[in-house]
Amino acid sequence: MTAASDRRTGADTRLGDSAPMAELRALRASIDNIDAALVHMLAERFKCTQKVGHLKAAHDLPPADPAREQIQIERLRRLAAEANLDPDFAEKFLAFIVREVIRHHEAIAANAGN
Ligand SMILES: O=C(O)C(=O)C[C@]1(C(=O)O)C=C[C@@H](O)C=C1
Repeated sequence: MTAASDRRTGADTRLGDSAPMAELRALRASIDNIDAALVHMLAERFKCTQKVGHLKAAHDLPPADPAREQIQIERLRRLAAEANLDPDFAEKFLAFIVREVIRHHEAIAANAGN
């Protein structure tokens, strides 16, 4: 199978078989690996949060825990700053994921008749 980074894109038309195109292709191969890792990591995270959702539903706990989220935000912002990643972006990314998790928790609770 052809790797995603080997398929022709708009840049091929402009750069042809040049050194910059080779460099772009190599960078894109790494980006594809990183994106695959992100998908796998997110899948593992959602496996955990699904279990949390069932635990919460079984014990009548609310889907969201703002105090826990505050701790996560502070920790991720600190880690982001250390890693030279924009802390605002890290916070927004976490909020995006947590919003989806809460939606799952709500569905699990509704299914459990809570
Ligand atoms: O730790 C929890 O209580 C969760 O439900 C997990 C999680 C998360 O995705 O990290 C999601 C919702 C909560 O508001 C806080 C954290």
